[in-house]
Amino acid sequence: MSAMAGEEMESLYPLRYADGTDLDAVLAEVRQSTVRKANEIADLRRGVLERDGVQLTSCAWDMAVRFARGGRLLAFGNGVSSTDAQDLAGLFLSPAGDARPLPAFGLTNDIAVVTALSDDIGFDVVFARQIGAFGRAGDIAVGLSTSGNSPNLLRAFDEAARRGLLTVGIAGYDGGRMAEVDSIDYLFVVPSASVHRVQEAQTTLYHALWELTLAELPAHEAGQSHVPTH
Ligand SMILES: O=C(CO)[C@@H](O)[C@H](O)[C@H](O)[C@H](O)COP(=O)(O)O
Repeated sequence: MSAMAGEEMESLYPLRYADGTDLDAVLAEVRQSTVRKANEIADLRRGVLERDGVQLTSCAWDMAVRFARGGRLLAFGNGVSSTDAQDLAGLFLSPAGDARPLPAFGLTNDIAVVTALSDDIGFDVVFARQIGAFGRAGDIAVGLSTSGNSPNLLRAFDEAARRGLLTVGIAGYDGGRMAEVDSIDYLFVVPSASVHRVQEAQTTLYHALWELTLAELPAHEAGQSHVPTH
């Protein structure tokens, strides 16, 4: 990830760059910066929903079909996206309230496996190898990335597609390399160059995917599966 320009850093963290002489001005800047960021993320979420709402529903339909037939969800990503992948898996597996649990796990959950694969073979295979071991046709692979360029995600999508898993990508910026490969069945891109906004919108996106999938599931389990007409 490239180093941030001074101006960008200052606008992100105005308190850190304040010289302490004019508290009111600093607080006003903090307020404006917070409002700016809140507006930016609201616009981004709205834009993604308008552009990808239909595709999200189709993806949820496909995921519900897999879960209804005994499929499981494997989620993966690097850095913050690894914690999002774990959060996404946790959302399906142990949701709050009355929502039903579905089989899902994060491929960074087991640090012994992650470090052994990285140490013995290389970081590029850390997800692909696990998909090779766990993934079955009919499972669902969900990879999250901010840049869309992480080699270990691209390898994982290749492996998952080869094994017949449903593949779902969530990326930022312009989708990066993830937008160029044909191993991803559904790709959702949050079109922003701000890492923070991308990650916030991605969280909303996968929560929506979870809700839509749960809503679709009963019809598939009752054998009333229908192709979406939207
Ligand atoms: O974005 C942050 C912090 O907000 C980083 O931790 C970030 O997740 C890491 O640099 C990742 O390695 C970037 O990978 P990716 O999301 O571009 O696939």
